Amino acid sequence: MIRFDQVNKTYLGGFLALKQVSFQIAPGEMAFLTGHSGAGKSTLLKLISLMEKPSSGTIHINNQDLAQVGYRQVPYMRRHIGMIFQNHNLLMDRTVFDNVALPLIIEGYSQKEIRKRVDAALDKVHLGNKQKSFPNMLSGGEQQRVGIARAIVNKPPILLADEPTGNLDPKLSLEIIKLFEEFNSVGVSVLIATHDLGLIARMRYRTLTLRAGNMINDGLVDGLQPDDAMANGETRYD
Ligand SMILES: Nc1ncnc2c1ncn2[C@@H]1O[C@H](COP(=O)(O)OP(=O)(O)OP(=O)(O)O)[C@@H](O)[C@H]1O
Repeated sequence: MIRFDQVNKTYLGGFLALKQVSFQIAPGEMAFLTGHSGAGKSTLLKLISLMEKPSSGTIHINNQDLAQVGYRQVPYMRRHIGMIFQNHNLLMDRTVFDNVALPLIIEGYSQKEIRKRVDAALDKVHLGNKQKSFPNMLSGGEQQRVGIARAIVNKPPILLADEPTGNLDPKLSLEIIKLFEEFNSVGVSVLIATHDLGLIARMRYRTLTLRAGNMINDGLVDGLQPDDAMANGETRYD
């Protein structure tokens, strides 16, 4: 469960990136987060993953008030959250297997357990046959799937994705979203930040829309008009 109550985020220098943002994502829910560039999407994801702190308001993750989480508990809290990035942040000089194993090595799992879990994670993203490849031997969509395997390898109950389909064509984008749907169908909460209004319109999930730090819309996007951007004929927020 993710819950924001009246959250403000002001960055150093005084820029107000989120304004009185309140919403809740239930366990096992899947939703999109959209809005123009600079609207505050990444800031919102960073607050959930404890990479930034709110300036005021409260955030609860799985009933835990993040304001009460001490600095030593942060790694423990982060284990509950899988993060996926647009540029997938893979280590290019390590194999696919090693990239996916990384979170488990950091947590001190045994070699046997690491092998078992990495095999399972790579199977889920249909890359079981690429374990020994290096990332630059893979297509963009495959690299993104390695990033997804790494995010889910320790089975977090929450998955956050920041523009996971940004560099992919519509067919590959849909494949990535279908993977998220598979995780969601086994109870994982999924929040996907994207500019891609066409994708949102096709998928018909609850969509949170930010504009200049304000949450201006929260609900199912009906038809092709998430808000005025679509009405103007735009297919992406830029
Ligand atoms: N560390 C920071 N310090 C100061 N300002 C920041 C910082 N990070 C983000 N901002 C500002 O906060 C606003 C929101 O940024 P954020 O990255 O959350 O937007 P976004 O909706 O994710 O944009 P994009 O779609 O381009 O990634 C922007 O105006 C940005 O310049």
